[in-house]
Amino acid sequence: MTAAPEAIPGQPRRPRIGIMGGTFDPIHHGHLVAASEVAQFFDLDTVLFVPTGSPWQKTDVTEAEHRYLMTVIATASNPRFTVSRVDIDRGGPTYTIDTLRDLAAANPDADLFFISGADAIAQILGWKDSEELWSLAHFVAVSRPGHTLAISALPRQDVSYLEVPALAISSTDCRGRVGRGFPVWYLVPDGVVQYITKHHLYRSVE
Ligand SMILES: Nc1ncnc2c1ncn2[C@@H]1O[C@H](COP(=O)(O)OP(=O)(O)OP(=O)(O)O)[C@@H](O)[C@H]1O
Ligand SMILES: O=C(O)c1ccc[n+]([C@@H]2O[C@H](COP(=O)([O-])O)[C@@H](O)[C@H]2O)c1
Repeated sequence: MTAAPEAIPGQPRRPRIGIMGGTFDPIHHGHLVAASEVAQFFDLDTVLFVPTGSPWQKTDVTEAEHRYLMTVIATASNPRFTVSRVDIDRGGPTYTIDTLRDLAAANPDADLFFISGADAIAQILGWKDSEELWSLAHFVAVSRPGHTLAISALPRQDVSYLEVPALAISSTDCRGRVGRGFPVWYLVPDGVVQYITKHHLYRSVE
């Protein structure tokens, strides 16, 4: 586990903002536990959940406004969690380099921590402008059941690894369960179950 940036002695503590990027189609308890654990371990003041606008590596993604509203519902009860529309409102394909540039510009005095599952961080060298990402945020890779973390190729000082309680939940599985008529109670927050039902989401997913 790599150490996160420390406060400089004698200097005031800088605000610490976590950024949990995801497609959240739908948001589930795996996302929420990951964000909560990283917030606790790294003493974050807030975690911004940032739903993607158009994730360029995914197809058949649910309309952004539905994913945004489900994320708002899921995070509303936690005073340390908020939701950012930055990736939705920018338009065009969503790249983390743009997310981090926008959030760094909006929060010039803060240290940013980008939170990612083991599966996503393994792909990071294939992301747009990946060599520039490290200067904009500290990256925290959380454990995820079924995925082995391979961070040996990543810059050690810029990436931390955190073991979090294992929740074998994925959005793909949640969509498939709704499509097959199975419940998603307790996999996603109650309000998200109700939102999915109200808006007839995922009914046609096999
Ligand atoms: N159960 C989980 N435990 C830890 N991290 C997770 C878990 N589920 C998702 N993540 C992480 O949360 C971030 C956003 O994930 P995303 O919204 O793509 O969810 P997903 O469940 O992986 O979706 P899908 O199944 O549609 O690919 C990614 O960094 C991902 O690795
Ligand atoms: O910047 C990129 O090229 C890039 C490519 C794939 C994924 N990401 C980011 O990784 C996060 C998780 O994405 P996803 O598609 O697994 O939901 C989300 O914040 C995406 O914007 C970023």
